[in-house]
Amino acid sequence: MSALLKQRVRYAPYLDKLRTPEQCIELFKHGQYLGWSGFTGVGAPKVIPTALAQHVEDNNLQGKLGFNLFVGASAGPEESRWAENSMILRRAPHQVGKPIQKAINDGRTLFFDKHLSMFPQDLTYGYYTRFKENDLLDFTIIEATAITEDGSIVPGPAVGGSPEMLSVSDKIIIEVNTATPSFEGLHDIDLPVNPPHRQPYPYTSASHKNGRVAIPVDPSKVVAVVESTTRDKVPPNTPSDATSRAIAGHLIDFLNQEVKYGRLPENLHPLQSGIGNIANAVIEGLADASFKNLTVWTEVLQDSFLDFFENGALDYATATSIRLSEDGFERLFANWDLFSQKLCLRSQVVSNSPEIIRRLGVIAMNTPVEVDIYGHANSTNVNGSRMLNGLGGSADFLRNAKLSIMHTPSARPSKTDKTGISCIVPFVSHVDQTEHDLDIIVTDVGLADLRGLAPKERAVTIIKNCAHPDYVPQLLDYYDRALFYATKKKTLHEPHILRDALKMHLNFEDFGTMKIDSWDKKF
Ligand SMILES: CC(=O)SCCNC(=O)CCNC(=O)[C@H](O)C(C)(C)COP(=O)(O)OP(=O)(O)OC[C@H]1O[C@@H](n2cnc3c(N)ncnc32)[C@H](O)[C@@H]1OP(=O)(O)O
Repeated sequence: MSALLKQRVRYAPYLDKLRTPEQCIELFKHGQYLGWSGFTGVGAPKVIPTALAQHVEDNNLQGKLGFNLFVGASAGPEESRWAENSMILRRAPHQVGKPIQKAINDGRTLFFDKHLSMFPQDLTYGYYTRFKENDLLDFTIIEATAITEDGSIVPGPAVGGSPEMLSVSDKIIIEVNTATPSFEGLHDIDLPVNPPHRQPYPYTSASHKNGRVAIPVDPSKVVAVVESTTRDKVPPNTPSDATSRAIAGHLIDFLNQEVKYGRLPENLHPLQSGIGNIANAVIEGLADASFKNLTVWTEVLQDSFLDFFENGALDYATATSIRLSEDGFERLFANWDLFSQKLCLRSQVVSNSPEIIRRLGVIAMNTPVEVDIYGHANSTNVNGSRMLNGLGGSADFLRNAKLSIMHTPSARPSKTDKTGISCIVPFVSHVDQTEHDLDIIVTDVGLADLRGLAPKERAVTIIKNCAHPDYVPQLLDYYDRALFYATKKKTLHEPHILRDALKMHLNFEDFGTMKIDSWDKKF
């Protein structure tokens, strides 16, 4: 036992339960239901998943030792190794990484995505374990950075769904990570209480806290404690480019306009920002803008938020995870005194709570796969079918925010055409956010303000302000034809020609570009 471990585990009875990761392997059986701590690639268990993957590889157990795996959102590289070894039978509610996406899309893993605010509570309702004899998770494996005197768990850089998972677990295994500094003091944790006894979450600002710094557990459920010396590994973000900077520029002009017209105060409202390179670049752009005393109420903080803190524009940020690159973590630890005063990590049912998002008037910004001319968005499935990461918390925020913004490049490259994919289409091939949720669409071309517009007004605004110039004539042509058709049919509310509505997608599947020769083309 390392001296550091002894120092971090302040509840002595746990030290009697010390095991190596390899000694835990015997506990795991095919088909079990597992919860892991973690959210967006940080704070997940590492050494036990690695030992299990090694066991499967050494003994050719691919497909024979698999699990129903639940994590607050995505886990780290260990999840990818499990996916490569066909160790994930079922997965929810969000994932990131080529191997897990491959396993889902080639049918080895059953995946369902669910709003991140709802996933942990539905787990406590027994919805996801209803196929079992008892409705408990067999194990939750949770990463801790410290254990308090009463055996409560101090998480690391993510709280996620851990409080709920621990509350519905038959047995618990704790990985105490001694390679990372203790995050004690950075969390503010709410415990699950199910209806009809649930009380309102009291938070009226990003910095409002209830004071619970660790997750209590029933020590009798803890069957093993393992030391981990593996740090989180998040790849560096792609630097911003002309497209993402143009998007950020349009957005900043818009926010300035909202301040000017008195619809937002000068320090805006709490910001939410999604994952991905566009989101990161938008935050970089905001950090360079003239806004001051900003606050953030979001689910995940990326590296760009550190600039925001350091230049003094950001007063306070709260999330459920702080997903930093290795350099980002170094910066966080080096400036711990500054950051820990301005930062708080909560459980995901709170960070993504629709009630609080609406109460605080959050400004929500997320990236879709595609948006249609009437304002529906697809966040998840390419061509209606190939799963990317899952819905995540995008709809928690976009349905409830004061300003619901989706930012996307106007076009993306395909294998054969550098603008082969239009992110503005006649009809999205899968719907995650509806026309009733979104206020603003912004691309590198410009910004469409949809507030108060009827569908026909939205179509023209989105095409003219947001579509890539290569696609404007084609989309206007679709819309004009749809208007003509709907006039005859007296269906002019949201004009569509269903036989043509997905032709851009069909053309992309067959010819690698959404640029079509003729709407009369047969597929
Ligand atoms: C944890 C959280 O929930 S944070 C809160 C917000 N969460 C969300 O919004 C979840 C849903 N959103 C997402 O997952 C992401 O924002 C995405 C994937 C939609 C976009 O993120 P980006 O960083 O812009 O994605 P990226 O450029 O890496 O594209 C991902 C893949 O989708 C493909 N893709 C994206 N848009 C399209 C499109 N319109 N048509 C075809 N393919 C597309 C890309 O080509 C790429 O494919 P590849 O993996 O084969 O190379």
